[in-house]
Amino acid sequence: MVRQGKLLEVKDLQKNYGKKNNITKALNGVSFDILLGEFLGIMGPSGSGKTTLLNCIATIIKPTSGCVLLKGENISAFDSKDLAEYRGSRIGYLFQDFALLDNLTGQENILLPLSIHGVDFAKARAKLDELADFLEITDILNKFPAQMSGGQKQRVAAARSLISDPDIVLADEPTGALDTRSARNLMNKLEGINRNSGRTILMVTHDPNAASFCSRILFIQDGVVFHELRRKQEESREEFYERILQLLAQLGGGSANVF
Ligand SMILES: Nc1ncnc2c1ncn2[C@@H]1O[C@H](COP(=O)(O)OP(=O)(O)OP(=O)(O)O)[C@@H](O)[C@H]1O
Repeated sequence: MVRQGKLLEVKDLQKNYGKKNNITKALNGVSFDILLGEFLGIMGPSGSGKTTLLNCIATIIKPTSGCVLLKGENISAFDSKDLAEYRGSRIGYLFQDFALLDNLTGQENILLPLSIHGVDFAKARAKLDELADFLEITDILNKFPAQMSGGQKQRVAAARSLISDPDIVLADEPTGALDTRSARNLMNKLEGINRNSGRTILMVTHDPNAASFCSRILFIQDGVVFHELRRKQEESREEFYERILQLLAQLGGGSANVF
């Protein structure tokens, strides 16, 4: 379900790496909006600037120029307190390699962001139980990452990204390290989280299967957005997947099988 209203505005974002004689223009003027409740995908070839874009939005890196607004607020203008709140509770980040701490249990990994921000434990516990139930990780909350499968690790990481009720979840290739079955399971969960609670998700992916769960996909190349696909109201995921494949084939990408 797509609700009205701009949640995130990316305006003419540019990011150069390197110095004078050796500059890489990773982002070359990227502009787009994300509506509240959208599940937006970003696709593009390797080196097209996808992770750079996500990391600028996450304030992991600083853009060379341009800006990102969350609910109308310029995130570059945040003071250190606002920035800590933004990173800690207004965005959730889901990494390709899970980024779980090995010496903490699943539950401790999930609750860590909240304990850093001093959130009430009873409230956190209720939220944890709800997320664990939906993500089917209740039985592994006391296990350490080394005792979990890849799919379980990523669902624990998904719970961590959601525990603070962020305005938006930023996911960078969340299925990249998963087998087909675990990838489909994770995408079903993310789709459910988007549909059931209206959580806005921005996901970077190479994978047309993962992208077919999105409501809209932006394609970037050489640091600019050059195409958009929108899933139609009546369109099945399989049909959307076919359209994504067709577009990738026109652009010179490969083919695959729907999961
Ligand atoms: N820290 C850095 N220093 C210099 N160049 C960088 C740095 N990070 C990324 N780049 C370059 O910026 C460009 C965009 O990189 P980015 O990682 O954003 O692309 P991507 O689309 O996410 O790629 P992939 O799909 O392979 O992960 C690439 O040419 C890359 O080599």
